Amino acid sequence: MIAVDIEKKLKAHNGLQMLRIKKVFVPGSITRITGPSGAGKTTLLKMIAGLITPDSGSIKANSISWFEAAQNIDLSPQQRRVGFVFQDYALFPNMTVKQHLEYATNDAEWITRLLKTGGLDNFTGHKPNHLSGGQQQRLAILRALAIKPKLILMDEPFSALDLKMKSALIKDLQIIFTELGATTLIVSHNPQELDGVTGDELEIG
Ligand SMILES: Nc1ncnc2c1ncn2[C@@H]1O[C@H](COP(=O)(O)OP(=O)(O)OP(=O)(O)O)[C@@H](O)[C@H]1O
Repeated sequence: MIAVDIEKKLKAHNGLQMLRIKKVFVPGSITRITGPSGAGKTTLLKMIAGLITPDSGSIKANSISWFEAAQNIDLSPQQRRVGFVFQDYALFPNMTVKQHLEYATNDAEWITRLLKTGGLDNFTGHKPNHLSGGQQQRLAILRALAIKPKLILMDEPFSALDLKMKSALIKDLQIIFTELGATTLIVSHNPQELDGVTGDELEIG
């Protein structure tokens, strides 16, 4: 269970705006995070991952405090071991598809399974600039899953995929999420994006 109760002053171009989030994410659930541009969706994911520090409050994973402002507890992203899919992919330009996954895990069987899931099994030697936008996005998803995380944070993870590819991938990902026993948060602008996926919703802003 991930329990988030935090506040953060967002520095927007038109002044300060307070982001307040109080929400419990049930184990194994998939939550779609919605809200207008600039509401703080990416900032929320980054605070949960340990990449941005909230101003106050707490973030707890099961009984472990990841962040506790009052006690100065703030675990590093490495300690939190979250799978993160960045909106801009954040791939390594000099690494091949396979190296991206090998960097995260040495479980060869798992790597093979992920490459197949993402339809990248024929592109293992390609670097990002020799992949299409959709392939890059799938690689970003596979890399996040490589560490077998218990919490998966995805920022607009399907924006570059066509409808057919997206629904096939979502089906396969759901199986993987269940196997991992992972809790998943997905930022998505598109209300139809996760059609057919039973899940919770958190609206921000
Ligand atoms: N570390 C930070 N500290 C304070 N404010 C921040 C920080 N990072 C980003 N912001 C501000 O927070 C606001 C929300 O940004 P964020 O990217 O979280 O929005 P979003 O809801 O994900 O938007 P979009 O849908 O356009 O991606 C922006 O005005 C941004 O400038």
